[in-house]
Amino acid sequence: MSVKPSACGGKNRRKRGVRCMGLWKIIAAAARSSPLFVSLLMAAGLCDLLFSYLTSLSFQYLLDRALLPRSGEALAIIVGALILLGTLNVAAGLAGDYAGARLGTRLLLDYRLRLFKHMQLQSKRFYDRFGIGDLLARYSDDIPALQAAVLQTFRGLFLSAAGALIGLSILLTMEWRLTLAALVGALVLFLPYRLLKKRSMTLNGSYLLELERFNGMLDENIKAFPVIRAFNLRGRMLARVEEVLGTMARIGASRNFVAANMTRLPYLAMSILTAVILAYGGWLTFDGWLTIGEFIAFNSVFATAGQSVFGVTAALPYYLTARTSLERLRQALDWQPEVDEQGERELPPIRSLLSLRAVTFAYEPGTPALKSITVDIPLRGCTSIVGPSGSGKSTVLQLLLRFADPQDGCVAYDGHDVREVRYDSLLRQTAVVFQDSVLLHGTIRDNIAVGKPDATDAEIEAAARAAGVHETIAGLRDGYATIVRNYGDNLSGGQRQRIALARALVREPGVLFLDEATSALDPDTERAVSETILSLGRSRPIVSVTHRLAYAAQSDFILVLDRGTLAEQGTHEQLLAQDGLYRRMWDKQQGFVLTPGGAGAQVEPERLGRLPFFRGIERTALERLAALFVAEPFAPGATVVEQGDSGDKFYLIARGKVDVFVAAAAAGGSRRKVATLEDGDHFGEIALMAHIPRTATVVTATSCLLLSLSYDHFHPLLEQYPAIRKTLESSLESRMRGRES
Ligand SMILES: Nc1ncnc2c1ncn2[C@@H]1O[C@H](COP(=O)(O)OP(=O)(O)OP(=O)(O)O)[C@@H](O)[C@H]1O
Repeated sequence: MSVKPSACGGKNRRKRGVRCMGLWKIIAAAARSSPLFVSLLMAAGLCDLLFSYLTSLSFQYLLDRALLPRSGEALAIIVGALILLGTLNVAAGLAGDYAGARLGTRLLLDYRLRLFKHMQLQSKRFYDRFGIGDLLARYSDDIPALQAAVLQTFRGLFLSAAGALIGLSILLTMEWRLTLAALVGALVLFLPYRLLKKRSMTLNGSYLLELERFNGMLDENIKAFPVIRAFNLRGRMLARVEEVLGTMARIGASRNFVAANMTRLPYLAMSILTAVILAYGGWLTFDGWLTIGEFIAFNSVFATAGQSVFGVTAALPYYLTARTSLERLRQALDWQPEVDEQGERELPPIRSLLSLRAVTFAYEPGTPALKSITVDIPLRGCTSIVGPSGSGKSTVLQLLLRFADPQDGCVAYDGHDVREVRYDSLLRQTAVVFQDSVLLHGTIRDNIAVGKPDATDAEIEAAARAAGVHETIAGLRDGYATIVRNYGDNLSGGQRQRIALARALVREPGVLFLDEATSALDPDTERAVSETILSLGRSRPIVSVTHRLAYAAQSDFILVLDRGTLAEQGTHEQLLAQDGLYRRMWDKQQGFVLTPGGAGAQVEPERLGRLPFFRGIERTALERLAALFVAEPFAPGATVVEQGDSGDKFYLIARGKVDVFVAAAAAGGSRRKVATLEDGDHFGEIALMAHIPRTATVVTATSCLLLSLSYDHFHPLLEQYPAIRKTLESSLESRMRGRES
């Protein structure tokens, strides 16, 4: 079948994303989008302001027109007017409260939705940068801080500023000398804000960083609960949480105190100012420049105007908090999505070929995971992508699924550049099963229907049958209505993977991708699920990333990657015959005999004989050696050996994957991952010769079955077979020399 040559036409396209506005633009946008609520809010505030001033001014009339002339009629009019206006003011206040509540919740809703939509456009790099703790803090603290600042603007700042201006105008008409004195004094009210602004912003930022750390720890404690229990890490976790909460409490107390100072200290200035106004006003009254009523009214209006100025100063801390929060929201909202979903053409039904054309892709600038790689993946039966750890297998899959786009080159389906077609039309024709399938909260039926929301019961059942899980589901008390809890924790690993497979199959994808879909399962379950998958390959193309070559060997076509390039390709037999990387990987994984269920394993003597430091050792010695190995299962995240500890065991990885870390030279420096080892690899052989400190820390990345040989078991054998000592010493010596050079 001829296929259109792929045209890499989707480069340099405009990136899409949500850009974050400045604070004043946000306030203006809120006013534009909710004019009714903003008007109501401000009108209610204005009513309150007018009522306060009218009440203050009423003292002049009360004294000069009612009390001093003893006029009952005037008194009744003034009191009646005040009651009427007070009632109207309460009604306006209620309307304002309602408008404020609606405006506030709308702002929260808008910004939370906006951030959520933005997150949905993102790829892994975004989630690597912003952990769950960071994002939660943005939802729970930063967005409400913005909301508070916007509400404060309409409810406090504008009205207070207006109130202060109205007050000053009234005061000017009453007594200009006193007003000028008050105006000069009012400037002092802003002094605390000027002095404390910087400190307040620093404290806000530090507090939110600690909050992020705390949220992250909560997340870790929930997700890693079994590991924390099993390894008795509760004390350590508690100490870390105590430390963070303690820091948060310290910073929080300073932050709140500084914020309180900014509103409290203006009171001191206000008290002094009031005393000056009283003394100066009293002197003006003694001299006959003011009547007693005017003097009382002036003071009352002055107090109201003072409250308005307070309103302005009280709003300022909200802006400081909001500025810090806005900066943090900006970091997330201005993050450009890596994948531009603007393609407009529908992807025609996938038929025959997936290709990567001169693709270069780097997670970190300067360290490409794929280097100008060109690969054709025929859509026939099962294709496996294999290669050493870190060779770029999963990255190829990520690009095929468009979790990211390459920096150079293009990815094409039947010649159609994926950037040129509608993203949803690509997703509709593909399905994927990952290593640790996460199921969603809901019934098993719901979980399978995730792949095709309008699937009928018959389609759901057919998919479950194809995935080999129908009988299991039917055997559950609630069948397909069984609730899946906690991402699938109430199901076995095999059941979860099969349900995930059914979820993928129900959409009848044009191509089914598998990313190490069976490697976390125990050997028996892995074999069974792999058989199901291989049989599915007869009816639909499957592209599978795996490091387990026993599975890859059964596929129709194999691509071998090495350090981001395509090293070899062909069938299992062809690749073995090539005697290259695939052959070496194959040999490495051979020679382990797993017990049923996978809890135990043995290594075959021939396999030991292929290790560089046991090469050439006689068969009987290898047999004795093989019998000394002990199977040790490890949970994910367990430390197998710690750098600096005295070594006493050599390890062979029968199944699983471990990460090797080396601590940075500087004291207290963080550790650096230097390698990943997997099935068939070994580590710690120096411990067989001497108890010297370990040169690295080894931590399990998945559940692992390791075979260990201890120094104490090994040494008696050396007495019997001195040739082993010689071989081992010379092999290790040459290795150490290799390391030094
Ligand atoms: N999110 C990431 N950020 C930075 N580097 C990454 C990221 N994911 C992968 N890499 C790096 O890209 C390279 C290729 O990784 P990839 O996961 O594709 O390899 P792989 O062959 O699938 O390895 P494995 O079998 O261990 O999963 C590795 O060097 C890896 O460290």
